[in-house]
Amino acid sequence: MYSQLVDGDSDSEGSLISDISASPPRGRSPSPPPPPPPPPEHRPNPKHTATVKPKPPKSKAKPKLAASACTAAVSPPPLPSAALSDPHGLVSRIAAAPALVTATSTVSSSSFRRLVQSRNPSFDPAAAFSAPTPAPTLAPTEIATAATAQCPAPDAPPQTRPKRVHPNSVSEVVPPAAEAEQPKRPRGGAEGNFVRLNINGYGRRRTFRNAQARRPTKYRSWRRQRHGGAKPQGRGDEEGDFVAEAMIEREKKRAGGDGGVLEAVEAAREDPSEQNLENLLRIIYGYNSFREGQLEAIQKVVAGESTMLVLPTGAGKSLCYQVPAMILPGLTLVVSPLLSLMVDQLMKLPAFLPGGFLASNQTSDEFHETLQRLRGGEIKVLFVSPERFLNEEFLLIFRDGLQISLVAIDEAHCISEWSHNFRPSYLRLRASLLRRKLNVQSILAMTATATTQTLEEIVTVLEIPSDNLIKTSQIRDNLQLFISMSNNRLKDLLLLLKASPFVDMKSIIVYCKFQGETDYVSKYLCDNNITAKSYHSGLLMKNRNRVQELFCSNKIRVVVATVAFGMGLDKSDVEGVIHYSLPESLEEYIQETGRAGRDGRLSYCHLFLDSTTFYKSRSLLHSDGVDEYAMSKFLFQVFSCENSVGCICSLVKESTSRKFDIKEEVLFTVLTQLEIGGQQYLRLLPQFSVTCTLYFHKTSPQLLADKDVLVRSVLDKSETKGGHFVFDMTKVANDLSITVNEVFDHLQQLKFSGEISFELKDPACIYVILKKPDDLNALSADITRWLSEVENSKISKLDAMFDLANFAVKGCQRTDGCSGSQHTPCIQKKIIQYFSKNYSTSDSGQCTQPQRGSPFLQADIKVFLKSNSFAKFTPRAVARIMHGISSPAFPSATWSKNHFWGRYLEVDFPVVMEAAKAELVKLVGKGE
Ligand SMILES: Nc1ncnc2c1ncn2[C@@H]1O[C@H](COP(=O)(O)OP(=O)(O)OP(=O)(O)O)[C@@H](O)[C@H]1O
Repeated sequence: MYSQLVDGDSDSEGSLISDISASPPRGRSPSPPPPPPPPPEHRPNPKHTATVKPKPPKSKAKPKLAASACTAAVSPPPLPSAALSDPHGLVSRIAAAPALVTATSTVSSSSFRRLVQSRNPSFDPAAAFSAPTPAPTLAPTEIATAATAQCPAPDAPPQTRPKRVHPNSVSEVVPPAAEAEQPKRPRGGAEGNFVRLNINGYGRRRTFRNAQARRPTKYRSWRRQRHGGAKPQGRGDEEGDFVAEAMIEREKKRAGGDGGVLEAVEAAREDPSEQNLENLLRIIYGYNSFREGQLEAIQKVVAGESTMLVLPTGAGKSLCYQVPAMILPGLTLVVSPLLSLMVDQLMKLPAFLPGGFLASNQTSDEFHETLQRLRGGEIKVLFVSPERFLNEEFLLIFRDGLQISLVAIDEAHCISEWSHNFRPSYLRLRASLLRRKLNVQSILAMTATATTQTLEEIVTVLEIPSDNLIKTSQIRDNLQLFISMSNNRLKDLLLLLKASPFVDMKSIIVYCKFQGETDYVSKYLCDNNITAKSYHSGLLMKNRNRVQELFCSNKIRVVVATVAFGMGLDKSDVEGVIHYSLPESLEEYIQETGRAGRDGRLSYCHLFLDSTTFYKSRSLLHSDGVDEYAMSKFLFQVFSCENSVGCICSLVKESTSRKFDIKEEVLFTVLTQLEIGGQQYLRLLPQFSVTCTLYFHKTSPQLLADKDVLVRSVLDKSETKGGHFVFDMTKVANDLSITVNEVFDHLQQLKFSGEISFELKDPACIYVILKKPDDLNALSADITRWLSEVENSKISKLDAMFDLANFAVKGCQRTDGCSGSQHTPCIQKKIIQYFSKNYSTSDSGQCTQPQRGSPFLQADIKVFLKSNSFAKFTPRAVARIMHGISSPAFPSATWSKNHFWGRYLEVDFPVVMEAAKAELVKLVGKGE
């Protein structure tokens, strides 16, 4: 079928498969290839929409006055002595907070509950977690089962292993802006905290000190006077305490029956030998043996050694931090790039490993609730986003003696700008910061996809000894890899899905590049009697969760998705992955094909190659670039704050982005670089909306200002617009030497007393300047060069992917076992070369580079500039329009109507830029 479809080669893949792979086949014989039908006339919609990154979830609950608001000077009480100090207390703590406590602790946050419910509407967390109902055995695993029974793990031994469930993550690339920690303030009552644990008598609410809190300010002394120096009172909750106590009692009883676990943990702690660890593995997970790399990684981590772990997708990296988390005395902090991934991993924690998470969509109550449990020693594994490390309040928790035994960094390749998925927030995860601020003992970095260059960077910034690199092959041998050229992908996709082996598969993912593509491809499949749904980050979260749930429960066969559906997805029986569009890198290809065959059985991956998608993707990679001129203007604004050093500054993301024609994510990347590059010029604070409009309701503004120092400052710093007061939150914060959060907390209090209401707009990056650069021009040249290197690295990754695919369809001599469009041997060989730095695109001699020029380019640019003389262009802006790339100052909504939009997509971007520069210089010379 493959060969007929694509290359006209009639080899049967059935025989090939058994020759090539030792993996168990899926037990179906390939059907004879049907004759190819005549190609239908189909024109896909040319207006593909580029993937839109998701917005952070909006909370609907109303805020309420926080007891802790503006009380940052109050120190938290000392930790209970039992908590975390005694390594031998671990087992008793595990016993005190086992099964249901795990579930309760993880689900006591309503945001988590919402997430779980949105994934599985039939899941009733209240029923599952609200305790003193007669306890079924192994409650948490059953809870997990109830939540996620759709995705069983077939490789688990049926008898010994409790039936665990994989909720399957919905993953998406969340832009820094979306993931960044927007402070969430208290809202509503305690609805979210339906079970409040009070283990160790530590259930009282308390606030945090923060860096600012220790400084006496006019604002704080005023607050103290007003409150008579009293500390805020904690909130008792007898009902919650009662429930918690009942649960603990029940769990103690249950723990008595599970003594084997405690003994196994104790034995492994005393002697982490292979035998003891395997025993633990059997008892906790029901697995008989460790997979390659797992035991070695666990032993190193348990010995307190920082370790770099590179295992293929689905190889079981999570287990390598879970087992040490049971054994090590302190907390295990897991840094994860996506909220959905965190939730999935949290739900997959074994019953005896209590966990929690801190995420940007939590309310202040939920955040503080998790902190309480953390301080009470009730959490052994805490999942956090990298953005959390911007939050001083979070970092301060660990100054109070809370011991972190291990920081596990999932998807660690995001640290490296040379990786396919660089995340600026990951830049903050440096060993120096982790050790200095969090007193971390050891670090475990995990990834499935890292080139030698990426690995070198990760081990350097995390200070991992070179001996502690554990790396197995990054390819899985149970995947059959096919590549074919396609001039009509829609037709070819349908043919593929209707032929063996895909026709018999229950679960298939089709990956597309653009959101619009996923919609029309899935519609086309449905029109042709294939149950398919699209999935991309432009869909509402509830719709995305619904699609994932239907897919996991095998109610739909095919999901047509963008890259948003992938990372961490652990549905074990996905049998086929089809790339409708070329992935942006070999890393992405491996991640996405890695969704298939996670049960170890033979699975099939097919990639359609078409050069149009390649050019479009390559062109889009130029959308992050910045000119040195724009960079120096931007840096000038960054450091233009009046009071300079020490003052809180803000940059409104949208307007700044438009002004300098630099994408918001890139602005954030540059600011992060200014913080953690060689010289620390600034310190980033959590992002916040800074423009506040204030409405007075009871007391007149002046009278209230006489009583309230913050209102006085607001009036000083406000402009009046339509009778209302509009001010910049950072100006008031600077005036009173407090944080923006404290300004917000105080306004909330006034709001709940009925005095005022207010609205916030203009999300902004907030930072404190620590040092002004001596030479702004040199700095902007450095940063521009760095950004351009990152851009080039991405382009070479795409080129490598294209080169590999192109080689397979045009250059492969089919001598190594490749046949028809089945290219497993040659693809695997190239992937190994790629990850070991021996890759060269010239190997194939087939790489199609974009054109180096066009006879009409210069003339067209001239016409374009003349006919749009009202706008101010840079060479980059002109080149983007010629390539059809939207940018903040020249959005597609306006410019795609232009005659020249995307006309020179196939000409190399730098060539177009040079031509534009030449024309712009001529225009300037003529004074036009
Ligand atoms: N030793 C083992 N024996 C059997 N199954 C295992 C073992 N270790 C892990 N697994 C199972 O393998 C599956 C994949 O594990 P996990 O999700 O940790 O993979 P991963 O390496 O993180 O993959 P990815 O990088 O794709 O997210 C899980 O269902 C897990 O329970």
